[in-house]
Amino acid sequence: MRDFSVMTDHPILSVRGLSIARDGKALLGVDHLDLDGPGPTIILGPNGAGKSLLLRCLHGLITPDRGTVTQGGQTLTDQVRAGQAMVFQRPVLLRRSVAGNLDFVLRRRGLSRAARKTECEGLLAQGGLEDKARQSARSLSGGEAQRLAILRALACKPSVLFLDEPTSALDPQATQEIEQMVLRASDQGLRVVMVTHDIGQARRLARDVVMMHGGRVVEQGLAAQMFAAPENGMIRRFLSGGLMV
Ligand SMILES: Nc1ncnc2c1ncn2[C@@H]1O[C@H](COP(=O)(O)OP(=O)(O)OP(=O)(O)O)[C@@H](O)[C@H]1O
Repeated sequence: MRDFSVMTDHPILSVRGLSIARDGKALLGVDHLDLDGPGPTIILGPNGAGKSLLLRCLHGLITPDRGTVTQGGQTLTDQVRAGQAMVFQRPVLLRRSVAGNLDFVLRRRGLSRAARKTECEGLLAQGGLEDKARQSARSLSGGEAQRLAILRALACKPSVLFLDEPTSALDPQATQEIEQMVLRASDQGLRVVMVTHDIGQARRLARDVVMMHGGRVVEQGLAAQMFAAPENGMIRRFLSGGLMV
């Protein structure tokens, strides 16, 4: 796995002067944001805060009206983006077996049949899906499908993994399984950037937090500090269970 923090002096991800507007309304305005350190970074905020828009810009899925995103100092060329993977709120899976979904990605990496088999088995074990290998991916439960979506992202061997509210439709047990996968991947050196509006989840996962509201970053910092002593009054209310409107 490539580690951009070691390879370059640049932050892993940098945003400068980013803005998106639609129909005359500003949706996103992020002047200056650097994501550094090992992560996981949690992008936290209420509905409509601009979290998903920011994540999509970081992954190059949306071209902003203005501004730049760089990874390790490089603009988001196809080659740089090939080192990123993204998992969405609703898992996007192919009409194939569970193993077939993984094999599709492993083939694109040009691995031999034997290497693909070994890697596929390792991934299935990592996601607790060993006994589902031959089952149709479309017949998985919501939690299993999301675990497979994450395994497929991991099969790309990315250096950065973006997750957009991957557990918002899942029950506590399935959520816990996904969170464990995310933490394991992060511990193994993968740079994780994840969107959630669930403060409990942010507390469980985050090393650092980007707090958003109204399309803007209202606070950024280490999770331990931010949760202990948020500078912003609105965030204090949000973290203590109040509504952030
Ligand atoms: N293509 C679009 N056209 C117009 N408005 C959009 C578009 N995409 C997003 N928006 C608006 O931008 C704002 C931010 O959306 P975004 O999806 O980033 O919010 P979010 O913080 O991820 O919220 P949620 O937690 O509800 O997913 C919202 O008001 C949304 O309606």
